[in-house]
Amino acid sequence: MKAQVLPGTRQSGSGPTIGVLALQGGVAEHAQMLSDLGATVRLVRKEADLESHLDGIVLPGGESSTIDRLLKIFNMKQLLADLLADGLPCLATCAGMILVSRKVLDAAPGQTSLGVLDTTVSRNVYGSQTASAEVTLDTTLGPVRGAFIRAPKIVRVGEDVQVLARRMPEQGGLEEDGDIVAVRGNNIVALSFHPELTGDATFHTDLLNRLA
Ligand SMILES: NC(=O)CC[C@H](N)C(=O)O
Repeated sequence: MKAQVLPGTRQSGSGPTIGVLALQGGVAEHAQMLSDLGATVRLVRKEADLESHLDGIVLPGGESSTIDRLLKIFNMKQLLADLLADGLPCLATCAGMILVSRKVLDAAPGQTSLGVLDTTVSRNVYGSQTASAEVTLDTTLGPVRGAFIRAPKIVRVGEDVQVLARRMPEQGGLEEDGDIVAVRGNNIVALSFHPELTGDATFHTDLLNRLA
């Protein structure tokens, strides 16, 4: 694994400030990738980290029910939902995608989502950790290599949500015409998979290109 990016190692003011929600999950790889692309990375661990200006935010993978619980414990959930509803550019991967979705079919007891993206997701549809797979997907941004790890699938998209990629049956997809695994609704791009674990910077570059 690459060296973890720590606050002191970043050149502040050198690029847009991108938050990476850092309560649980795969934070370091996103932070490294954004930093390599010239962004100033802020690890978001408390409400104050959301209160000062961010140009964009990454919601990483991990365990969505745990991240949800920590957002509630640290009193960050409403502010994060408001920022996203107000248009903060966002890249959400895996558990992050579950977090932004309007509806989670198989939520853990007490688990709620931010409900800011008009999608319905189903968790863990591809099996356990041992069923993890790396796949090169044909996306609207070109080929993207992603890792599926206890990944969710999008089972419904709203009218204003654009499909960016499908996982086809020969890639481990479950539906005949492919499973929806990448979407965009306004300011939010959500992926079922992890591009940061394969070193594919396509969607991180896209995030930086989407900043106001
Ligand atoms: N790699 C991941 O982020 C897995 C997500 C996990 N299955 C969840 O429900 O949160």
